[in-house]
Amino acid sequence: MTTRTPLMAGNWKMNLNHLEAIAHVQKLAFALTDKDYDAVEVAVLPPFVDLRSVQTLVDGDKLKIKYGAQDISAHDSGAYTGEISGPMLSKLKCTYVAVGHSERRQYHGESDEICNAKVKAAFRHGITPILCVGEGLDIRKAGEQVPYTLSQLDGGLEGVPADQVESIVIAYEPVWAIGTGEVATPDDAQEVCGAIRGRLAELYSQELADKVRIQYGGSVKSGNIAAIMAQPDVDGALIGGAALDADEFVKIVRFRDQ
Ligand SMILES: O=C(CO)COP(=O)(O)O
Repeated sequence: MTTRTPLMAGNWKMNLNHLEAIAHVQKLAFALTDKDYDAVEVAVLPPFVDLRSVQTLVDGDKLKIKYGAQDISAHDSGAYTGEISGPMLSKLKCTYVAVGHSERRQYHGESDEICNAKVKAAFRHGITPILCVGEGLDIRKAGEQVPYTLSQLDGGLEGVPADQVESIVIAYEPVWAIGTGEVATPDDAQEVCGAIRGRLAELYSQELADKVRIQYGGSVKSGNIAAIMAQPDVDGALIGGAALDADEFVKIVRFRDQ
């Protein structure tokens, strides 16, 4: 059996300017110990404008915390006003980039095709995509969460070779649980995360599927993380609101103590 190191990633969304980012990462650096980093991979996804400050801190103090961006352009350079490219993010030594977060899909019209191009752009530049998938409330009420989420997965991975997919991270984030305080039950999370792993086995192989980390996201807090992490196919969390509180984020990283 493959052991997958859990990945706890804080998606800061559009919060914390670069000075606040420095203060926040310093707090995390002060609190987290080698024991934490041995058990869990810890990452933050700040806004683009914070990345240089975070990189300077991480590099300068040799911190074990990883960082990445919340989005990436499908294009590598050129006339794409407002976009940030893979080469720019890899120059800043980003380890991760979120692709297809539901807020990007909803407010910026990102289709599965666009997400697929972004996944490919990330891999082209040595950045690990965290591909976000998950259903809205209407789909959940209709009981269609598994086929809906798997079709987003299929679309996002179209044409991506196995040697890349084995390092991808998939984040299952049911839209109705994001920022609402309404966390999915551990069984809800397991149902879809298990189905995602099954689909990866079908598309690629069981061996590959066993390597891929699948996160849950949506109203994760220190009080609910342990039960979610106890599910066999949940390998970490993508944390929004609770990641903005350094103490709370550290407690989530230490989910085994909760
Ligand atoms: O969207 C999320 C992380 O990407 C989840 O956000 P919350 O943890 O605030 O619900």
